[in-house]
Amino acid sequence: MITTLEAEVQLITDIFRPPDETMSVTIVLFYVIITAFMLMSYSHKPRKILETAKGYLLQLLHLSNNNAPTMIHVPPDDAPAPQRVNNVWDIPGPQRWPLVGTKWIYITGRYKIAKMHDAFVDLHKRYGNVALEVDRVPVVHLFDRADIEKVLKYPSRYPYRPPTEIVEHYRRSRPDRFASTGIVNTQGEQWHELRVKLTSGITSRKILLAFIPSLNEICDDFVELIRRKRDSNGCVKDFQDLANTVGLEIICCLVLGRRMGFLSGDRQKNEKFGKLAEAVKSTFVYISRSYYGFKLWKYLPTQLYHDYVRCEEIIYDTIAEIVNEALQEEQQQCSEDDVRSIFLSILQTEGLDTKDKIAGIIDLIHAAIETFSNTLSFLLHNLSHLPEKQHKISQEFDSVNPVTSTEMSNATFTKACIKESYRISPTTPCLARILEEDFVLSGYHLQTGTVVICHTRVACQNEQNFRNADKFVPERWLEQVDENQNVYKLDEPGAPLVLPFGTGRRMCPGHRIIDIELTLVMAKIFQQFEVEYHSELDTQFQFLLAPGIPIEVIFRDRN
Ligand code: HEM
Repeated sequence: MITTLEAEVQLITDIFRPPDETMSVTIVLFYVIITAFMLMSYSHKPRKILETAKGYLLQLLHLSNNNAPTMIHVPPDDAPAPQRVNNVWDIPGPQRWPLVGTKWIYITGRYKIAKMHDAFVDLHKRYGNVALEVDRVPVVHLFDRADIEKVLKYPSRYPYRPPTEIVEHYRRSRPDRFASTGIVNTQGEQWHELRVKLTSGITSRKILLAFIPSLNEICDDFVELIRRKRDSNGCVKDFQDLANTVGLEIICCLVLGRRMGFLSGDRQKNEKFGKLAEAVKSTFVYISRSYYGFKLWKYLPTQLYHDYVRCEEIIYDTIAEIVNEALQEEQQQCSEDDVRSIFLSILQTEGLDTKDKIAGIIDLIHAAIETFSNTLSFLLHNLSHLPEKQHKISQEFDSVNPVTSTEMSNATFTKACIKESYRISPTTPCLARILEEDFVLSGYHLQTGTVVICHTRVACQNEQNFRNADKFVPERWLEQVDENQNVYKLDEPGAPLVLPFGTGRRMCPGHRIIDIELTLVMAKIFQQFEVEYHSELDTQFQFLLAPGIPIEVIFRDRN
């Protein structure tokens, strides 16, 4: 396990490791002076200057070293001569340019940020199973099943995921609101403490089972809302808004223990909610721009940073208001109901800063909205034009109301559809990690501290991992029967790569509620309707994969 300090030391050691080829001192000095000049004019904070200079130097020192294998020392007993091992800088990838590394691929328009998912596919095609991008540090893209599994199965106590820099930057600038950078961005023991104290409620089976009756009511209201929003052709315009609304109503009801009324059509509530949903969506867009752009926002109050902060503040203020209302009501009526207790138990947790508790509740609600609505929109799109599959789902629930946990666990075909949709169109296309020890991946020796991106989406669409990988085939997840009536399961080598919620200790704490939520929403929709996408689905990269809006979906009454 590495600490942040060790990672820093590692990075600095890398920077000052002499390059294999002699580099002109004049050129280095020239770049150092220019870089120092630029940095001084951006910021006076020495730590940031040092960090950025470190990144630039790192690139400079490795620019001329594109294909030279590293010599690593092997003890004399093991082998008589030193072995040649490929290191991170030998990994193929776009040409590295001074100062910008490989970022020119976005600046020159080779790839569009809104189509990063296509860029990942292209990187795989051009460079193979492993590709190198250079930002301030090397970022290694992994596409190979074995490599991905090796990284993600590493038995880590505190898995390290690279933080979202703009979120960290913002939260550090608001010590009045945030005591830490939050569960998504902290690392090590600090992360572990937040994880344990903030998520035990939403992952508790007992609480989730007790939540099913309320969830039935919310889903019934959702179906009613769909009916109200249909035009004369049965078409719901902006389905994404409805999906966001139900996602927020569900997570608020689970965490805060009360119905918020977002599905009721109350105009004031709808306006407030509309602003919140828009802000959540926009933060993801700004986060991806902040990541792939020049990162000037670190030094100057750029428009991007300004817009991002505006959205963060709308989210904080709106959710804090909802939480406060809930708290005031709660104080008036002492409830013993388990479901009511999640946010109260977070607020009553000992040993956690109050700011962390509030920010933690906000983070849980924030994380639940866009992810759910994207997933639902992709799932309905995959089932559109497949009336027989929709019929099969409806049969699994017949006209049962309320739907209980028994029907849900027996709904194997519905679950197979959900899993197949995660495989073919996940909202999270990749998982990022910082290596906690040295790894050899696809023949390259990667040092502790290297940032790797595991491209589960690309790997799940590879024919070597799944038969008919580009087809939506839920049946692949079901038991098969051969001509002798023997029951067997298809052997899909890529099955362990379907990880919509990540894996290990950093896995999404919302996965259980989403499993229940999606199954129930599917049950209620297909009990009532046949569904058909009216608009084309344009997938956009907004850090998450999201449908381009507006989405128009036709809901025809099922006979
Ligand atoms: C379809 C819906 C969702 C998807 C696809 C999704 C996906 C993910 C993924 C892939 C991760 C990263 C896991 C990793 O690095 O191994 C994650 C983290 C996280 N998710 Fe979700 N999520 C969803 C819904 C939710 C919900 C409903 C909540 C809250 C109740 C939530 C809260 C979080 C939090 C707090 C983290 C950070 C966990 C940590 O770092 O310890 N997510 N999610």
